[in-house]
Amino acid sequence: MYCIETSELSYQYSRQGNELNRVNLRVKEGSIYGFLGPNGAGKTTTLKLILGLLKKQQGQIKVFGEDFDPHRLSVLSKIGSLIESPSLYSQLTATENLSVWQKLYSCPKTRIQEVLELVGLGQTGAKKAGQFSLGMKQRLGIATALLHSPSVLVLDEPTNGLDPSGMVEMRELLKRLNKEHGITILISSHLLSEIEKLVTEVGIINQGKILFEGSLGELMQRQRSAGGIRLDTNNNAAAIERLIAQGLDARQEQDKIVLPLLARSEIAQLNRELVQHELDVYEISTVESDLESIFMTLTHL
Ligand SMILES: Nc1ncnc2c1ncn2[C@@H]1O[C@H](COP(=O)(O)OP(=O)(O)OP(=O)(O)O)[C@@H](O)[C@H]1O
Repeated sequence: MYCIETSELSYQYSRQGNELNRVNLRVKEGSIYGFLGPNGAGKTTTLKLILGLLKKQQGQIKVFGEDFDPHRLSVLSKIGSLIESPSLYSQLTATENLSVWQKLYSCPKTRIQEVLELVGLGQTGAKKAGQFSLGMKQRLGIATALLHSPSVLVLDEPTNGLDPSGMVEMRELLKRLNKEHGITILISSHLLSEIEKLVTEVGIINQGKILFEGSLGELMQRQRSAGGIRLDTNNNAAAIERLIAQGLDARQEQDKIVLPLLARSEIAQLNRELVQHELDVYEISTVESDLESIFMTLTHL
């Protein structure tokens, strides 16, 4: 069963708009799902619809197999969320902030210390939330989202604005919540590099449309096939002619020749071919396209 599933979810803020266009998301139970897209792609709109913060217009949303509309309370009891920045009382301590929510959720008082320990804020004592670093504020926001012991966390760009060490702490925390506490995580980001080390599944959205959904492994497979060979000789125009005559898809890119990825034996053969035709080979290298460039290609950035 999918923990969160949207089918053909469309949304427009105004008559002319088409902010979401038939979005199908499938978040597997137990996964960490990275929801990626550039600014304005439609990530926050999708997450707000899943959480019932925006009224659904078209399509279906299911959480643990239940429709949101008739099962609102049951669905919300299973989800914890952090959308945009956490709403905290800056004059209150972490414990005082959490006790406001603990009363609202009517969960046991002991849960406050539990969630503070979980997010690594167990020792903040009398320090007021207003004096917390951004990373600590985000973690306090996550502690609030965890108070009612949800099975899934929906987080909208929680690493936004964090410094590298804040990002590492956030990643470690989310991995721990997933591995040790079995919490499924749906996390959005506009930077693949920020969440590449964290997620197991990826959905890529641009201009309201899903461009890719699959495992990180499948995305990496695309990355490998998008890699290639770079070549430089004393006469690249003649070399390209020779390679095309051999059936290879060679082309000039800046002042080098590029080819699709080849096996090692094919690279050796290609080298022999050029040398036998009196072309001097200065460079043969493998170009690995990184995940970020796949993301950029998919979203045409
Ligand atoms: N309240 C609103 N009224 C009108 N248009 C909106 C509103 N909120 C968002 N939009 C528009 O909807 C589109 C999707 O915005 P959304 O915030 O969902 O994108 P996002 O992927 O979360 O981007 P970001 O990373 O910048 O938050 C954008 O074109 C945005 O301008």
